[in-house]
Amino acid sequence: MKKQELRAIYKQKRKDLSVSQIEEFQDNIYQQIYNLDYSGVKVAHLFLSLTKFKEIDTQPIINFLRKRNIKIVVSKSNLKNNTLSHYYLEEKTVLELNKFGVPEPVNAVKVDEQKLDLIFVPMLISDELNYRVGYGKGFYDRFLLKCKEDAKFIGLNFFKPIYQIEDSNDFDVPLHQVIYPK
Ligand SMILES: Nc1nc2c(c(=O)[nH]1)N(C=O)[C@@H](CNc1ccc(C(=O)N[C@@H](CCC(=O)O)C(=O)O)cc1)CN2
Ligand SMILES: Nc1ncnc2c1ncn2[C@@H]1O[C@H](COP(=O)(O)OP(=O)(O)OP(=O)(O)O)[C@@H](O)[C@H]1O
Repeated sequence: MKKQELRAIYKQKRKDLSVSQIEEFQDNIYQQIYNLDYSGVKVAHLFLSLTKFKEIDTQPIINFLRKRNIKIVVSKSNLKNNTLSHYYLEEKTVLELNKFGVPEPVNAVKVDEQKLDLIFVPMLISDELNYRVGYGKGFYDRFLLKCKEDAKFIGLNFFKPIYQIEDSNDFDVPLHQVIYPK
């Protein structure tokens, strides 16, 4: 199947999840994240959840990483050119919802992509080669390109990867790992 069709299907599949299914899936994903190897990870990038699309709640992950003294970085979207800029998320950082409904930092210290050791990536679905489909604006493809060579990209999803996204292209950056409920 192609990206456009997959986007519609997996958006709907997420909408159809019940609160208790989401809780069960999230707990399973959190356990897998708590068991990852964090040696060498000083700075981790996370997305702040878009609740209208029932994305995984990343707050427990943020709390876990903070306890391990890993710095947290989150992004602001530039809606004119579909790019992201990145900022440290501290306890005191004020957040504001952007036009999409994504929480963004208001007054925070900017961080260069090259500082990021680990990046958790949102998605609608991925395939067995770890290519992903997002909301279709290319924000993450543009972002991941700028990260250092040994940075690790980990996708988070409620759904098991499909066999193949037919129309993956040269802009698509494959992930190193995808975590889904197992
Ligand atoms: N939590 C989170 N933050 C993120 C992303 C994400 O997937 N999740 N993004 C990942 O790249 C970027 C934001 N991308 C987005 C792209 C489209 C829509 C959205 O609401 N689209 C509408 C159509 C709106 C329009 O076309 O103007 C829709 O799909 O109904 C939201 C976020 C950056 N931040
Ligand atoms: N590095 C890039 N430079 C220029 N255009 C790009 C780049 N990466 C992606 N694009 C373009 O952005 C558009 C959206 O890409 P794609 O369909 O892969 O989005 P997506 O990965 O589903 O979305 P997102 O990353 O926002 O979650 C496509 O037209 C693609 O060609």
